[in-house]
Amino acid sequence: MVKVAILGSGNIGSSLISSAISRGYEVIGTGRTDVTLRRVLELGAKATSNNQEAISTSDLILISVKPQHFPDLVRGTTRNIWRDKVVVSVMAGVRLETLKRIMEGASVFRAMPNINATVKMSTTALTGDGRGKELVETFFKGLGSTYWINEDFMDVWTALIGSGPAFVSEIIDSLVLGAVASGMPRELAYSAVLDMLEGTARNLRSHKGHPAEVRDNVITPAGTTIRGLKVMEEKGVKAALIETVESASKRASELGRVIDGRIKEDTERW
Ligand SMILES: NC(=O)C1=CN([C@@H]2O[C@H](COP(=O)(O)OP(=O)(O)OC[C@H]3O[C@@H](n4cnc5c(N)ncnc54)[C@H](O)[C@@H]3O)[C@@H](O)[C@H]2O)C=CC1
Ligand SMILES: O=C(O)[C@@H]1CCC=N1
Repeated sequence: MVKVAILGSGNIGSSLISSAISRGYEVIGTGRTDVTLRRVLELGAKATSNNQEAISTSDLILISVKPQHFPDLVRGTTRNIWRDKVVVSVMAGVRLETLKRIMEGASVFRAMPNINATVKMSTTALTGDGRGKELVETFFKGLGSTYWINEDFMDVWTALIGSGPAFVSEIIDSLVLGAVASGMPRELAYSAVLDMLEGTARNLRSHKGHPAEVRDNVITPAGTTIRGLKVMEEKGVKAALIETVESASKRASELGRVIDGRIKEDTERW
């Protein structure tokens, strides 16, 4: 049985733990507080605050702490502990080059899932190469779909797909509020809008052409849709969404540079 360590059992770490447990992996989750460790135990995994112990007893190591907490995590481990392990980071921005600087002798990958892993519908990007590639792919396939991508696209993937569920949730909330403002009960609007979203995704996928074609099929001359679209245009919704993804992507790159600098300083003293 593959032994998996999840270092950092927060929002995404908990989803990784649940999925791994449900598929029969032996899992140890780490955390810094009693509340986190209790939650890990409730999910059916072993729990420890000692990352070094979790790494040493596992074959596949997943790093799911915030990028800013990664240098601290590294400081709490010894250089040799990473050797021969298969390591996957799900941290935004942190580059393979940075990870390899610390993890001599390890086979290192990056993955960028999203919170839809909670319902086994993550869309996960994977990058990296070498020993353990199949193990990594099998693990993330259990959370939804996987795409092997060039690391150059990882930051924009993080913005579009990693952060995406937050952006889409915000848009859905706004649409629901629009219906509430027009007198519809909130619960009815929310349930209906989720159905509409699932239907639109399926429709767009089956249509195969450009989404603007589906949009044009909805518009009736002098009807309701064109009135709504005109407001979207006036308020700059499209430009705002383009900038949303660009800005989030730039932040991922920025995080990568900052963490690389901190890790470089640390490795000199390590
Ligand atoms: N939340 C999301 O939807 C996604 C998050 N990510 C990435 O996953 C990582 C975690 O994000 P979240 O789960 O949202 O954050 P979170 O804050 O919910 O979880 C991080 C956990 O790590 C723990 N932690 C911090 N330092 C630690 C240490 N030295 N040892 C053990 N545990 C430690 C924290 O106490 C916390 O429980 C980030 O790097 C983020 O970029 C990636 C894809 C999606
Ligand atoms: O907000 C963040 O930085 C992380 C990366 C993708 C989703 N959450």
